[in-house]
Amino acid sequence: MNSFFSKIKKHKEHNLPFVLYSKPNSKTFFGLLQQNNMLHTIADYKEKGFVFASFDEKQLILIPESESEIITAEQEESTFENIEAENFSIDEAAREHYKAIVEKGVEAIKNEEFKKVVLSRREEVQLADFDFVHTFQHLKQIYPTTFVYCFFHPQIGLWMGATPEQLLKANGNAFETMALAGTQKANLEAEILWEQKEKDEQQYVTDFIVKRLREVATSVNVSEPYNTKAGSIWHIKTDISGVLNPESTLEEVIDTLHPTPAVCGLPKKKAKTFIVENEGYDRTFYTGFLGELNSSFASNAVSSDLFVNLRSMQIKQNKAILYMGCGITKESIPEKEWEESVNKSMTMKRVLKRV
Ligand SMILES: C=C(O[C@H]1C=CC=C(C(=O)O)[C@@H]1O)C(=O)O
Repeated sequence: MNSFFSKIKKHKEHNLPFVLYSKPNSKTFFGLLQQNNMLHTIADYKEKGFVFASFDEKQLILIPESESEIITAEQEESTFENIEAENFSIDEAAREHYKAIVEKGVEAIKNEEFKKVVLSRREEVQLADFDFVHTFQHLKQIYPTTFVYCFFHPQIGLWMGATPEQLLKANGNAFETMALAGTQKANLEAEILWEQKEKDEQQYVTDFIVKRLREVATSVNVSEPYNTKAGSIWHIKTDISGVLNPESTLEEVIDTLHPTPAVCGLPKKKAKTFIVENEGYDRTFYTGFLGELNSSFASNAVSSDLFVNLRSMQIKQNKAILYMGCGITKESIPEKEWEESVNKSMTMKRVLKRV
């Protein structure tokens, strides 16, 4: 285990690309260490390796399997100091700005310009003693049910996250995905009850995914919605699985799903235009997707296991830029959406030592 992490640290010191990750509910860590510093990109999704894609899909970065050393290790028991995340001071200007764009989104929905939009913001945190290996292990320890990763490329930068959302798992013609939306803070005493706003928000995601998948699949199975926990946040989730048409390509299926209404909105194009015109920053890799492409290092099978890049952050020198967004519908209350985004930021703040 120590040699696994020291190898990755050395690789980083040499400024070479790599990805380090662990799948949900698994104790195995994978490292793909690219042996040169080239920037590889995806052309047709037939490539093998680890993909790191931006929200707008303009940057489709690949760590190719054929140019990488692949290393694994098993998670060992370790304890990390609890970081008090709750006592962060609130940036009033950020709060007002976020509430204003949510208000504008609600107005647009009421004017029937679209049905749902996911609006996000970013926040900077000044770091003390940042260590990516330590942060990765800490994320894995407190969010074992998520996909935990650390991606580095000298031309892209360092990204880390613990995402609860699968975009697509495809093995031959069989596929699995999920509709995830609705958020509430975990509360020990309280029973989990959802308001209609959250139920609707999640149902939109399910309906969209199922409708789009039916265009490329011979069968689509849909579970009942159920509650699922990611760290200290509850979501509503529906499992969706089935069989793809023999002629469907991976590229088509990804294009069909990404970006889902869990990160963009409905209808997709109008929501995306609203996001680009109003969020006031470029999401880059936040709400993009990442994961194994035509390679499964766990089983040697040719399969893809892709996740949506949520609960993620970019590390730059001595600061972290955190990203979080909320699904906006006509019932959204700006102050509540702000609070939801603050709760989501805690996912990352819990593993960051601050100055
Ligand atoms: C866009 C994010 O979450 C999505 C996934 C689950 C629940 C969501 C929500 O309740 O709004 C979001 O759609 C994020 O965490 O930045």
